[in-house]
Amino acid sequence: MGFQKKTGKGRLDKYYRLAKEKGYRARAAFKLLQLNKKFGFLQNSKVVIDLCAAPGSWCQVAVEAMPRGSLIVGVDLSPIKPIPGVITFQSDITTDKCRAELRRHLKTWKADAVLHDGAPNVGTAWIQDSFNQAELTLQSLKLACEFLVEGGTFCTKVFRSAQYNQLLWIFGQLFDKVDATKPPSSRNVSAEIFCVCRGFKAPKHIDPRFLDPRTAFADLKETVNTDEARVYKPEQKKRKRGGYEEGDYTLYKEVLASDFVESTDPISILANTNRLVLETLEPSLSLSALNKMPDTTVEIRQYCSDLKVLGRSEFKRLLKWRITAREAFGLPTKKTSKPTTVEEEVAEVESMDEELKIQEELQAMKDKDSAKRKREKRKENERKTKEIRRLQMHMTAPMDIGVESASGQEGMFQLKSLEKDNAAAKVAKGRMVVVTERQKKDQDSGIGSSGETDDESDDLNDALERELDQHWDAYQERRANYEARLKRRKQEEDGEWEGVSADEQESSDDEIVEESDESDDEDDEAPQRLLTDLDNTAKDPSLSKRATKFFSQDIFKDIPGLEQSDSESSAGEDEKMVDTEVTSKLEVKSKASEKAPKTTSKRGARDAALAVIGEMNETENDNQEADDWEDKNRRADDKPSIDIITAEAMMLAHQLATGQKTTHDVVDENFDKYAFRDRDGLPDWFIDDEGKHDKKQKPITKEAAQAIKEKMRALNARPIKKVREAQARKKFKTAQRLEKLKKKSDLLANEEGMTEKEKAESIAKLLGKARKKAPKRSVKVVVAKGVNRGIQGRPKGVKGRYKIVDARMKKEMRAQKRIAKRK
Ligand SMILES: C[S@@+](CC[C@H](N)C(=O)[O-])C[C@H]1O[C@@H](n2cnc3c(N)ncnc32)[C@H](O)[C@@H]1O
Repeated sequence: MGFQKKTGKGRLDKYYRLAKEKGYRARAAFKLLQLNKKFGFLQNSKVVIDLCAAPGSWCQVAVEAMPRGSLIVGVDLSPIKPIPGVITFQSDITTDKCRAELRRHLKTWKADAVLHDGAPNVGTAWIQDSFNQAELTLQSLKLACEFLVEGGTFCTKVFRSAQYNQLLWIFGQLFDKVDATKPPSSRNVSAEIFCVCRGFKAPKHIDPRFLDPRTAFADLKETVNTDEARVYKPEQKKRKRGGYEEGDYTLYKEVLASDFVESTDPISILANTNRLVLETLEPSLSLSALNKMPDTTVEIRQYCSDLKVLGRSEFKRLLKWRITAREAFGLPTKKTSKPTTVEEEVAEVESMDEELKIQEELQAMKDKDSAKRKREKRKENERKTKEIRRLQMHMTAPMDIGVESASGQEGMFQLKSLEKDNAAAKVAKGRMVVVTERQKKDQDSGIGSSGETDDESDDLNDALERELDQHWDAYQERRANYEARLKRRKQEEDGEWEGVSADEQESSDDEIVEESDESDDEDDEAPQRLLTDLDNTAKDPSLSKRATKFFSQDIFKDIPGLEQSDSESSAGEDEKMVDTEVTSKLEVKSKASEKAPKTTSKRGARDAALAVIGEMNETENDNQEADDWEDKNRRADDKPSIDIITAEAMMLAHQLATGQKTTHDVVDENFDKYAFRDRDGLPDWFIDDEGKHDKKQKPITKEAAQAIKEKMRALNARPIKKVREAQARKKFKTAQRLEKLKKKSDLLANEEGMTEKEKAESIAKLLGKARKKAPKRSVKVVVAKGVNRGIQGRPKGVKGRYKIVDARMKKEMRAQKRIAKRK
């Protein structure tokens, strides 16, 4: 499962799909997201340069992560489709033109971060590629040095190539802290890693050799390009980056085979020559001797004819042939070696051979070893990925995974936590609480055998707690969404009430005054919100809007003299409330009624009923968040918005309104064995779950359930606010047009120079014109592909209004829609 294919569908992994889903242009976006999650350099940045930015996913991430109004400049060889809030241009980052353009965009500002994810588009040998990559990195570092502010961050891609250590060393000279990391979204098969260099030292003078690839990677070039390397490792052919040798500007070289045999540096000849000549026009003694040698086989002749195509074994055979020839010519070889200078030279070749053999063997062993380690690492990664996936699918508990992956580094890169910073904070908080409590418990009880077992079980518990906390967060998130939907509905409902009559307006003004009086007295009372609101509604003799609406439901229809009975019972009710002082809420309520006995006593019971219903609703919602939400979501007139949304609350309201129950009964009923449960120290998710069951389940009447159903149906049937607004706008415009028309026809009617017939005709004409609907102007959509790709201005053959779209835009819009739908 963790295995990543290098080609084909294997490349379209989960990050690819996630990028599509989230509307990022490339899966690379997750690399920056994960790096930023770990090092947090974007949040505080106001100016960022993105080098090699196409197609632009890093820019998209930067826009999301950076504060609003930040300056983001992206540059690439390829064009970048526009991204809102990002300046992009096309240029080669290794050129002065690019530097000048960056300077123009940044003006006098300095960048807080420079990002570089460049990859040269070279498809030759890997060694060559990696070398270019390192050069590109050095080039981006050069730009970073020019544009970074002191203390700034440089985030760059590097390859684990031969130049890697040099690059790290250079980074270390210029930055306070250098971290090399491979984010999980970077494919295992890729040799790329990312260096996040923080705290730019901004030295006044930087030795140019630091940033010049020729000096920065100088020694490496030499080792790779030696003649020995070219002969013994011909598969690693290198371009001659330094250009032609001084005074030698030819590409094709021929050397006499006799010179090769006689030479003391045969390796150099083999490395730098195209052909060994065995036959010349001018007669040569040594050449004819060589040709006559039995060892000069057809194969050897073929080898000599084109040295550039030879492999290691062919070179070796040529070297052997040379030794045989030297023996035949009586020239010194290793076998006949004596301590003479010439012999030494010959012996050197042989020793090179042996040394090379040893080196090869060593290299082979090393390769084998590293391949084994890689295999093991890959297996381990696969195993971890598998376990994490199983955990995500709730197929296993987190303790099955190594502690490291459950709580360590990898946790940093979890996508879920990426999306929800808040959630992460909660998890962290939860973890701290759990640890403290367990420690306490351990101290108190002294339970636990050996320290080792304790540690293990702690880790397991920790992991379990974390998982539970995660579930809890997910649940809270769902709940928040639900509440947000509810809130929207409520706001719409309140919006509808905005158009109240003048009378209502007056009464509501009164309410505000009365409310402010009360609130002075009861500033510190927590439940005041609910009671104040309901008191307010009660002080209007013609009932508040919400109460009117509530009591106008079918369920209350058959109750004769509702007002009367309410007022009668309420007086007694209020007195009782004052006497008993059951709860602080009711106390507040009763105080309020004492203050204004005349106005409030009539509707005391109903107010109390609504207050309790409000509480019921709260209990139903069953958490503190609902309270907070209510605090935040007060109506325009600063009253909390309370609504009956459960069948239970509806039933209670009905019972209270019809006098079947008094507020006392309701309060009394709530004092039961569940009321005084000790919930201290219990985790939130547990309390939340318990909350559903640790109360008396009250029977719900058919009528109450029906009333709630009706209420919801009515709520759903209403058009949304936007539609209502559009309808109102249309109405208003029509009225305006009508007014205009009226004025014009009046003018025509009063026109003196016209006959009655002419007037009638003109007015009819006016009316006819007004009746005509303006034709809808259609917009032609042109996709910017094929001949239309990259055109400026109107596409050929298109008349009228047009809009150019591109495939990318289309995809992005689809992705946006998908995301919106999911929310
Ligand atoms: C891996 S992509 C970058 C992806 C990008 N970070 C994103 O998130 O969409 C590498 C880019 O480097 C660009 N590149 C390579 N050499 C360059 C150069 N010399 N100047 C500018 N861009 C270069 C390539 O055109 C390519 O688009």
